Amino acid sequence: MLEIADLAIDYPEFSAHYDLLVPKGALCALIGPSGGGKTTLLHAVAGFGRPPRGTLRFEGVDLTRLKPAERPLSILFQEHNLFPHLTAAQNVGLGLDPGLRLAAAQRAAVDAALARVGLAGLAERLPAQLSGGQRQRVALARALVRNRPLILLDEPFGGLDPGLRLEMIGLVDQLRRERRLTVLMSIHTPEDAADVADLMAFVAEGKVIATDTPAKLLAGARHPALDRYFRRAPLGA
Ligand SMILES: Nc1ncnc2c1ncn2[C@@H]1O[C@H](COP(=O)(O)OP(=O)(O)OP(=O)(O)O)[C@@H](O)[C@H]1O
Repeated sequence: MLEIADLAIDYPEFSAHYDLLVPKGALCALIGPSGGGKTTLLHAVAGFGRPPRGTLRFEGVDLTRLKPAERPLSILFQEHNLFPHLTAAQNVGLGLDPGLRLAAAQRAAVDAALARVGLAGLAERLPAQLSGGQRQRVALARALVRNRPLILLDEPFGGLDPGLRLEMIGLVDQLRRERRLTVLMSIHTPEDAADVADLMAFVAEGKVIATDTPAKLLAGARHPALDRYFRRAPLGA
């Protein structure tokens, strides 16, 4: 379980206060308007930015006591996940050893992770020689070799065309089922996550305003901020 309770973060012009429970092995999609606080939440879990006040636990462990690198998680951003001067295999290998002094078993793990994300044969390519989708697959492979139980994804496939976005979200879903990963993923196209997410959390004005199954959240939940986001007529209008 990822447990976020009364988690407060204050910037000079933005205050956030989050409550969210994500069961182990669940995929939770964070949706909501730009500037609403999705990235701020992901960064707080990862340990970036201002230290928050409140409860932040994963599997009972207080994450606020751990440095970012010690936290049992991997994070993927929309871009700039890879070092441009390193090959796909080296970028994945960094997940195992920042010095890239890999033993044979570790090199085999890198190859296996690249194969699992559909990149067998492209191990020696540099990021610039890969498509955007392939680059995100490399970043996913690095998360796999790190073998951390919590994966944070910040709008990871936003730069890809709709078909590829769905394919990549499907891959994330398969991987989390295979490895029982807990996934927290921000997304600007809620319908893309509707079939795979167990939970959808609507984040706006620095708060988790509603959490439910995608079907219920997308169809039913009512709140002025949700109505604005989906451009629905407010209740009683
Ligand atoms: N390090 C920081 N210093 C000051 N303000 C910050 C910092 N990080 C985020 N903010 C502010 O927090 C607010 C929420 O931004 P955040 O990036 O979390 O929203 P978001 O929901 O992820 O938006 P988007 O969907 O556009 O990525 C914004 O007003 C932003 O300017």
